[in-house]
Amino acid sequence: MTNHKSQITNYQSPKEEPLIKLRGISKTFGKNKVLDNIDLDIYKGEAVGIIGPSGTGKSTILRIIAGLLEPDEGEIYIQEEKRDGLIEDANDPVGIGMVFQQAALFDSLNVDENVGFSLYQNTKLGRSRIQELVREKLAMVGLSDIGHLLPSELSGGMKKRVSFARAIMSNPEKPEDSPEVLLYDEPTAGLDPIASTVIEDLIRSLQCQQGVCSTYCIVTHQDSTIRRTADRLVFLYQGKVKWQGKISEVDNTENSHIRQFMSGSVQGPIQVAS
Ligand SMILES: Nc1ncnc2c1ncn2[C@@H]1O[C@H](COP(=O)(O)OP(=O)(O)OP(=O)(O)O)[C@@H](O)[C@H]1O
Repeated sequence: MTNHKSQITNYQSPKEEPLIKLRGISKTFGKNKVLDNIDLDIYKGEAVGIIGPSGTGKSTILRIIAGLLEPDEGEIYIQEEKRDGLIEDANDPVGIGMVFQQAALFDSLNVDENVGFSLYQNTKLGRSRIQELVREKLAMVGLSDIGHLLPSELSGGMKKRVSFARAIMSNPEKPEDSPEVLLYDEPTAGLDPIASTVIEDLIRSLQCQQGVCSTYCIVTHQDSTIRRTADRLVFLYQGKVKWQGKISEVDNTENSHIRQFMSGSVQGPIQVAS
């Protein structure tokens, strides 16, 4: 499935076509080639974790999958359909939602208005109908009676949950656009261990709720989040996929990059920024 197969352990891809398929993706910023001919497959129902040292292009790859950034080279297929351009021009056969590292809420809007933002902007639905949908999504992320609060009145964990509710919001006038895939960029960054557990549980419970997203891709540095939310891991380093495998393989692999990364050792093939 990739031209770096020899480095990638015994990962066997399923026989069906991937829901999301990246082929030969490269991206350079200035002189910095961040992604170098990356192939990546994500299958329906999978929980894929993308890990790797800081600055190795994990968020960049999520933004490319989300259609927020165009690669310099390579192709993206969503359910076997090639995507052209960015998300606003593309007509992806499945909806893809993204939860950003910073909750990215509008400070001047209350929680209701933040979660319902796309419906207020893009539909003719009445305010009370939107509020009903917002309440439904907030309940799914374990929040209620906070619709009137401003983001500044919420804890970090609550802000993340509000951003999840916004990402899973769907337009009942266009059910085909409902997000089937969620992309999480460091959803537990900056949270204490207990708040992280709450978010990890929520990510798993959203995966299992019918009608929401059964497939997700998560970028994280946190060991607990890696272990609790990913079924399969993809390790990026220096623009390449250096390893991929099941979460159960991560502690037994002979791959020296993974061994160093998971142990946090400064000794090994990963160059440590001084
Ligand atoms: N819009 C941009 N313009 C210029 N450089 C960028 C841009 N976006 C990302 N980069 C650079 O690309 C590299 C990869 O960034 P990216 O955020 O994808 O890495 P990351 O693996 O997610 O890092 P971290 O783990 O620290 O969040 C970094 O060197 C970053 O500075």
